[in-house]
Amino acid sequence: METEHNFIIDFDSTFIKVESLDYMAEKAFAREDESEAAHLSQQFRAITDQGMSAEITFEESINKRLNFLKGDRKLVAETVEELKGLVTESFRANRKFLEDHADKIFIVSNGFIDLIAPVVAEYGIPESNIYANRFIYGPEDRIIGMNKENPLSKNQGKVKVTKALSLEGFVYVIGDGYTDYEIKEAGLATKFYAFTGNVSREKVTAVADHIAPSLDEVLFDLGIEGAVSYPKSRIKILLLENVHKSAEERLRDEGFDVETYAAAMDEDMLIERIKGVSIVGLRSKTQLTRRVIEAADRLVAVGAFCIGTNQIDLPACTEKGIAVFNAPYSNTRSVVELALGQIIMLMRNVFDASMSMHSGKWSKTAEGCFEIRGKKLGIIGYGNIGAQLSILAEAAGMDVYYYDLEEKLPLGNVTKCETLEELLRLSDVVSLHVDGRPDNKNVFGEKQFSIMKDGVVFLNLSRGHVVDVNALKKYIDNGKILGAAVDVFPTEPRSNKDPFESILIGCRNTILTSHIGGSTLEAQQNIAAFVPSKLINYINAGETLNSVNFPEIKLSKIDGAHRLMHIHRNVPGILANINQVFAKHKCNILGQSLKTNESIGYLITAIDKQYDAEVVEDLKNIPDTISFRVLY
Ligand SMILES: NC(=O)c1ccc[n+]([C@@H]2O[C@H](COP(=O)([O-])OP(=O)(O)OC[C@H]3O[C@@H](n4cnc5c(N)ncnc54)[C@H](O)[C@@H]3O)[C@@H](O)[C@H]2O)c1
Ligand SMILES: O=C(O)[C@H](O)COP(=O)(O)O
Repeated sequence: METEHNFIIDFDSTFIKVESLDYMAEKAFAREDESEAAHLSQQFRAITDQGMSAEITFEESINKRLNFLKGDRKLVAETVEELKGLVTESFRANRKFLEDHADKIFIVSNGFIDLIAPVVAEYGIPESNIYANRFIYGPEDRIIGMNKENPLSKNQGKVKVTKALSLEGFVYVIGDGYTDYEIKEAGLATKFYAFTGNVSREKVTAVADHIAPSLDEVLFDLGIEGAVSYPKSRIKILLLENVHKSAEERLRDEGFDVETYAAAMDEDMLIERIKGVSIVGLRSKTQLTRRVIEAADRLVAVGAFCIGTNQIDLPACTEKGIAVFNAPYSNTRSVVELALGQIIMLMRNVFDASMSMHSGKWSKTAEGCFEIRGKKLGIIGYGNIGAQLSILAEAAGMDVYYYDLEEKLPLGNVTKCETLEELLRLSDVVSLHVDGRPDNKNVFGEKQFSIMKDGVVFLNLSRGHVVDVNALKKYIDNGKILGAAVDVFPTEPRSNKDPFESILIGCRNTILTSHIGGSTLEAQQNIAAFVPSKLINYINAGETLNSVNFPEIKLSKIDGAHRLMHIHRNVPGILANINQVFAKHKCNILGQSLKTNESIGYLITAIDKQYDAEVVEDLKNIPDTISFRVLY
């Protein structure tokens, strides 16, 4: 960095996450009784806000607040210790930048040096570079006021202090308040960065030269190497289909720019909205087609906030170097519980009995009603859901059989069937838990229903296109099927506002549910924790554990290294070409991991931080490279 870069940085809600005086006041008020404390805190905060958004003058705001404050030296010391833990994440991460340039960093604050100095000292910033107010202490070390002659206790104080500094070269101001902007307004700064990482004020962002949600963004904008290669605030995430709120919060906390949309989008809308998006989050309704993927200009990862990934064109993603993650186990239990409950309801004809009660008709009968104990349950697709259903059904006394395309470990006392036909011929209850791969379209139709026992109970909680619903209706109507539960449909509405249409509407003893197998709060919370963690690990470290379409890599963290992630078509000789580039530029390789699948290879190389910038260009230009990324 050239020597003439000077940084004027605000402290409250910029260097640290909170307003230090408010924070200290709350600690002081907490010594009062509860209702009084809440009241005082509220008034105190309101005055701070009025000052920050220039509704009242700064001088007025600080004088008013000091009148409220009942503090002493002990409180100041305790507050400082807590503030040290409240340094804004991107400042904490860029400690090296702060330490290396401490002589050119000036903390100019309307706050109090008593609270600021010990916090910023941990980042190498000397007290001589801090311009702020000071408390005046009275008897028993009580705060009785502030030094009123300090320009920072008055309006335009930051302007006066900056002028007096007579800085040479470029001056960059970073802050969240209008008083920070005033420095630029007075012609004393090259650029004003409105810092929005902790709080965003419209009046301030409206006048900013640049909005910076993090210090990374400032450094990136200035072309200065910081803690990250690319600021997360520039990484756009689009979350569709009402993904649980906690996923959005988790991703926002990580610094990403997150946009949400409550329903699924149709192809054309998605093609439009996916532009500029780096990560898309979706559930079962959004069709991520090849057309959409081709239109996506920045997409690097997809988060399926569900189990099934048949709605995503996985080969198209892989070809473009887009990693896809899902939540393979987070809603398994929810589906299983619903299926088991439905089996019992259907065997007892509860659904129709309840409907007739709702129409005022009492219908007490044992006709067509059975216990599930000792009945044969046939599970088609003995994966995570099928296997867990087998355990619970067996515990409830059922005799369980399964059929799967793959060899599976039979749990408990289940019996494997060699053919689907064998399973269909013996089962009293048939439950479908296959995945939604294209080959499974209408895998269940006329032939399969005709083979089943008379009086069978049938469930589909897998995917709608797996079952020919015309055939299903025929066998419900002709009485061969005693009862059915259908949770998934060949076409489903994109949102709760769209109408539901199906030929199954009105069928006898048929429970229709709106694809809610995985819709429990527990499952959605689990998914909202699991999928973001995978996406974050991919963005932060290049890790692909549990990816649906990428070779899985986890490379241990190596201090003092940069990670270079190279995604390429799986062709012979490419690793040699990559390593030739490293050799040519005399890169010191500290760690390397390559995994391939049938179509791509994924290589992470950790190299010494000192390397020639041409390495990056040469790696990008290797034939058959799909994408390339550097991580600091
Ligand atoms: N209704 C819901 O809300 C809901 C919730 C979660 C999952 N699902 C659906 O359930 C499916 C299964 O979930 P899972 O976690 O058990 O998946 P899984 O991948 O663990 O299991 C699927 C099993 O089906 C087998 N299979 C595939 N096609 C088959 C066929 N034609 N015949 C026999 N076996 C076949 C596979 O070999 C695999 O063992 C998901 O793919 C998803 O589509 C629905
Ligand atoms: O694949 C799944 O997990 C289920 O089909 C649930 O999908 P949903 O998240 O759209 O409810």
